[in-house]
Amino acid sequence: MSAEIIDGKELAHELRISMKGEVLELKRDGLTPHLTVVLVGEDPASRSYVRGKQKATDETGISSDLIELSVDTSESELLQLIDKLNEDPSVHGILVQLPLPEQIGEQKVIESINPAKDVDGFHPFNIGRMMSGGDTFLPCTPYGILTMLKSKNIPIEGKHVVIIGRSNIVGKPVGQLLLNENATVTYCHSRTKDLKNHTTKADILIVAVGKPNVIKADYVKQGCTVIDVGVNRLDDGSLTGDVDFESVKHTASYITPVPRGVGPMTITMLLKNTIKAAKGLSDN
Ligand SMILES: Nc1nc(=O)c2c([nH]1)NC[C@@H]1CN(c3ccc(C(=O)N[C@@H](CCC(=O)O)C(=O)O)cc3)C=[N+]21
Repeated sequence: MSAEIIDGKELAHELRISMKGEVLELKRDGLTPHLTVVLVGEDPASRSYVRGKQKATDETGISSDLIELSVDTSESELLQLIDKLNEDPSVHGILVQLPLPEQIGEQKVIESINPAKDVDGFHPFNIGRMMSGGDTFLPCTPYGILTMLKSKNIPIEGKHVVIIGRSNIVGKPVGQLLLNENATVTYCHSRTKDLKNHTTKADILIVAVGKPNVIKADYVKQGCTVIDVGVNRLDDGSLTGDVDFESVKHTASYITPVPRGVGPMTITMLLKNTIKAAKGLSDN
């Protein structure tokens, strides 16, 4: 038996069509959602993601601009720019591409963004709101994963979700989001002992490690849903996930591929958050 593939690219496409309609209506009312992306330095991977984001905004009629700063930009220069964007009423969403050069404190930058424009959902205000279940910008990758699970009606309530990875942008928030959906959540990470003992108990396994092929079929329970968040660029230029797709697809019941899986959904949720920002985050 082979798992059903959750096609993130296809789902992203469907969602973008409906967002395009929504953007058109907002424009008729004189409101064009606008996203400003800030890119510091020349990292080729970052450049490629940023291009993907711009293509996506164009596709849905969201307006966007890219501010490119040199790799030696100081922290205070970047903070000044963010202040200016925070004050600019024509800018609804601000995304500062991560990682940043080492002279710039990432957390300081994240905390300087007006939470009402924080379409990445990385500001502590929005993280806190997510934890208490309030209206907020959900971080894009976790939000994309939740949307993929729901699109296939994969049950979450009462299910055992195992997450490998505890980053602030993927591992931690995806666990919180699925906890809000009444899952039982286990976090695994680099210091976890006997990883396999945990992963083989998962109904839903979320892998965000950043190393190719770390999860093989013997780490996965029969019928498990496997979500691969890995984006690993191989020497030949191709992109691969953290999961050994070819072996795991025979054990899992659902599996996400890389490319065409979580990545396109991440960008789609960014568009969704930008539209939400333009409409204004409610303050309850
Ligand atoms: N402030 C900030 N917000 C982010 O959301 C953010 C970030 N910084 N830094 C980097 C990571 C990574 N990320 C990806 C988004 C889309 C794809 C994606 O669409 N990938 C395509 C393939 C693209 C290709 O072939 O290059 C796919 O998986 O099918 C991948 C990775 C967002 N990130």
